Amino acid sequence: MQFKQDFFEQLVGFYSQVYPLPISNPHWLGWSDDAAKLIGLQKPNDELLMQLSANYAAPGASYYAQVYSGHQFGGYTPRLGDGRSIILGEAIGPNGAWDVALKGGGPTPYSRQGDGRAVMRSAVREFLVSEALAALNVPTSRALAVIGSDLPVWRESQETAAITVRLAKSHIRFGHFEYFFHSERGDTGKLTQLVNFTIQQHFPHLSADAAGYKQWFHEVVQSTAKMIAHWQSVGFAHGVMNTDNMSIIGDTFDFGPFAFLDTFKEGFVCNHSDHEGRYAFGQQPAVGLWNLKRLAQALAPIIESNDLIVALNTYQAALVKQYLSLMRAKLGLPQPSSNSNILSEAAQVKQDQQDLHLVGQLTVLLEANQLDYSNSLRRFGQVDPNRSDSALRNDMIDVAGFDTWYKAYQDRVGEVADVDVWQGNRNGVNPKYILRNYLAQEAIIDIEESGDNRKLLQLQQLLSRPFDEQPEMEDFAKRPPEWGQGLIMSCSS
Ligand SMILES: Nc1ncnc2c1ncn2[C@@H]1O[C@H](COP(=O)(O)OP(=O)(O)OP(=O)(O)O)[C@@H](O)[C@H]1O
Ligand SMILES: [Mg+2]
Repeated sequence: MQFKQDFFEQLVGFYSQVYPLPISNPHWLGWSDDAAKLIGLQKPNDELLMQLSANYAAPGASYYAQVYSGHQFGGYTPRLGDGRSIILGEAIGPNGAWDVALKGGGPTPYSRQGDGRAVMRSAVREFLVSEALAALNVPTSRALAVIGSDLPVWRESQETAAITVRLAKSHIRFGHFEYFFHSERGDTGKLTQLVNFTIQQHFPHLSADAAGYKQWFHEVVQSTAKMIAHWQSVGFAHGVMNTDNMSIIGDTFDFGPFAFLDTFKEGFVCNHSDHEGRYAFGQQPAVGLWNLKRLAQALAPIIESNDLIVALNTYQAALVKQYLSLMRAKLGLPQPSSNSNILSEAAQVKQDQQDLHLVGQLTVLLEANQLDYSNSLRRFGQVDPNRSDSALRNDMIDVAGFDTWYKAYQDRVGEVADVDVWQGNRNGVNPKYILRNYLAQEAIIDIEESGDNRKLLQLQQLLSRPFDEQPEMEDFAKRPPEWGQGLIMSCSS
């Protein structure tokens, strides 16, 4: 790995230097070739294992933990910071640099009561989902590897520690800006420095002046909206949308009790500690805006309030636009650009409303009929919109309700010229395989019980091609068995 150290060198006072502590008997549990390519690595080797398990120093690494704060479940915590993630620096890759972080690398000045470690089950889940989301084209941080150990750590019971090697284009969170606004109140200098750095590193097309700041915040609103639209389209529930887990570049970040929907449920809550359902699946779009408002507050000393509000007001439309684009592709509804007659603005608005309603009615049907979200969308690869019977109809209990919906759907899709091509396009955007919680759980149990990581590797391989039929893996597309339905994860990780 070849590092540069821009954050470390330019933002003194925004982090603490801290060395990771080794984990004993380190071994690769998982490695992502795709992530490795991003930073110019090929295959894993022993030396790298020793470096990434903190047993040897990595040449060129700086080792630091960043300071940030954030709103957690609606309340402000004045100081959080990387309590268990230690950054080595920005590894230079063929298409840009990626922060390399050892999540679970040991205590830092921000660990508070924590031990600085991650347990194997949570490290494995973060590894798997980072790479699975990337394969689904959802903007996300990545995972180079997950490293197991025999170091005991204590949660509800004794477990073993592991490290996820996270790659992120940025580790800057909304909470970084909140920290310098609330906790170091009045330090507009540091806030400005952080904004300038963020723009220079991640929004290089913008200038570090008033006009640039205004456009920058607008782009943060847009990318956050797009990220959440992606989540809603693939049925991903993040689980802990605290502002310290919102990346400033709109990548999905920090994987704890996340889950993909099995049975569609708008109010689905995947986080055991989320008693009020604050981060329920259907709440995510609203929470995204709430979080952006907290960011806007923190930026008010350097960006005009009116400009912040104007940008915030673009959130909903941006989210709907992205969501509609993704869902139209999934359902085979014509995209605006492919209409032979370009619609007037008013007609397009009406069309968007109708399409959104059509999509919403489908999810209502899925929920009422207790159907699996991903498998139901995958069915569109078997639907022939020219015919009145459909594969999806047979899954429904409320067939009459479905028929009403399907009629409206057929009217909207119109006559399909080449059904094979049309169905192929649906299969290209509706995954056959997703990281269902119970599948991750099975892989984790094997490692826990006998150190056997073959299921993990199999799952990783499978999810790297989520849209492809993989006939020998058919079982992995099934709905969860009874024990695996509605598995809810705790925050203790
Ligand atoms: N075992 C732990 N030891 C020390 N600090 C911890 C531990 N677990 C969580 N924290 C800290 O608690 C805060 C909130 O935790 P949260 O679960 O959002 O983040 P995380 O999963 O640890 O890390 P990240 O956001 O970097 O992915 C963060 O400051 C985090 O570093
Ligand atoms: Mg976090």
